[in-house]
Amino acid sequence: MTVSVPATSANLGPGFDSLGLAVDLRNVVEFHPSKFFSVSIKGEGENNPRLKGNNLFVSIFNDHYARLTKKTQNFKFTFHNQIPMSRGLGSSSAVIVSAIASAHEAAGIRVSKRRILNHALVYESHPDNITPAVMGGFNAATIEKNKVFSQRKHLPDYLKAVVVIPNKQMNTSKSRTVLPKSYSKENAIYNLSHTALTVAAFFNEDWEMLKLAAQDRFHQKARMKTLPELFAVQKVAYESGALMSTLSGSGSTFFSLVYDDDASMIANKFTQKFPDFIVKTLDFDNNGLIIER
Ligand SMILES: Nc1ncnc2c1ncn2[C@@H]1O[C@H](COP(=O)(O)OP(=O)(O)OP(=O)(O)O)[C@@H](O)[C@H]1O
Ligand SMILES: N[C@@H](CCO)C(=O)O
Repeated sequence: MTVSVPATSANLGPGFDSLGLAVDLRNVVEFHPSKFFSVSIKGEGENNPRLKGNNLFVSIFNDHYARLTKKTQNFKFTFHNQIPMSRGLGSSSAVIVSAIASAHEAAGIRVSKRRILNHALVYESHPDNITPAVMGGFNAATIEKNKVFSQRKHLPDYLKAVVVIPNKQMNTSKSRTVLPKSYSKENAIYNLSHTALTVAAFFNEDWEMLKLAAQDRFHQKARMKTLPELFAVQKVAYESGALMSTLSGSGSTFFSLVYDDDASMIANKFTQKFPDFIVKTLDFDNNGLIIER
C-alpha cells in the first residue's frame, strides 16, 4: 500500500492559521505487514538517525492502528521524502495526514478525507496546512467544535509556485513564540480585510489583486527579522513580476505565485541573487492525499 501527501504553503500573507495551498512536492510512504518492524528513509531525513528511532509518523500510525484494530502488528515502512523539514512547507502536516490515512488503510477501514482531516487536528491545532494537504488546491479553513470547516478552489495549470528554501530550519512552535501576544484593532481589521480580499481574489481568479491583498501585519515581519535576507527575497520577487510573495507557513521558505511564462525568469533571478538558497519551481497540486491500494 502506498500513501502520498503534498507539501503545503500556509498563511499566504494575512490568512494566519486559515489559508493554505498545496504544491506538487510529495512525501510517499510504502508499507506492509512484516514479521519485524523496520523503517527505511530515502530523501529528506535519510541521514537523520532520530527519525529511525523516534518517528512522528510511526507513533501516530501505531496509535491509530491499535485503536482501530485492537491488535498490534509489525510493519515495514519505506519513506520517500521530498518535503524539507521545518522550512515552512508543511512537513509535519504531511506526516500527520499520511500516518492517519495509512493506519486506516492498514486496518482495512475506508474513511473519508474529511474524517482524516478532523483526526489530523488532534496533532496540529491550526487547519491551514492539514486542509490543503488532504484536499489539494487553495483552501480557506476554520475550526468549530474540534472540526475543520473549509472551502476549496482548484488552482489552474498556468500558475506556478517558485519557492526559495533557505538553509535554516524554523521550527513552527518556536517561530510562534516570536509573534506579538495581542494585536491592535487597526491591525486586526487590516488582516481581516486583506484575508477576505485574498480569498475573493483566489475564487474569482483575479491574480493581479493578490499582491495588494496578500499583505500582512500579524506574523511575517517578526519572523522575517530572524532571517533578514527574506526581505530581499520578497523585493526581488515583486520587482520580477511575482503575483504574490509571502513567507511560507512559519518559514523559512519564501513562496511566490507566478504566471507560468514568468516562472523560469523569476527562478533564475532568485538563483543568481541567493546562491546559498535552494530554488524550486513547482506545479500546484489539486489532489491532496492520494491512497494507492
Ligand atoms: N518526513 C518526516 N518524518 C518524520 N517526522 C517528520 C518528517 N517531516 C517532519 N517531521 C516532524 O515534523 C517536525 C517539523 O514540524 P514543523 O511544524 O516545525 O515544520 P513544518 O511542518 O515543515 O513547517 P510549517 O508548519 O511552518 O509548514 C520535525 O521536527 C519532525 O518531528
Ligand atoms: N499558521 C501556522 C503555519 C505553520 O504551521 C503558523 O504560521 O504558525
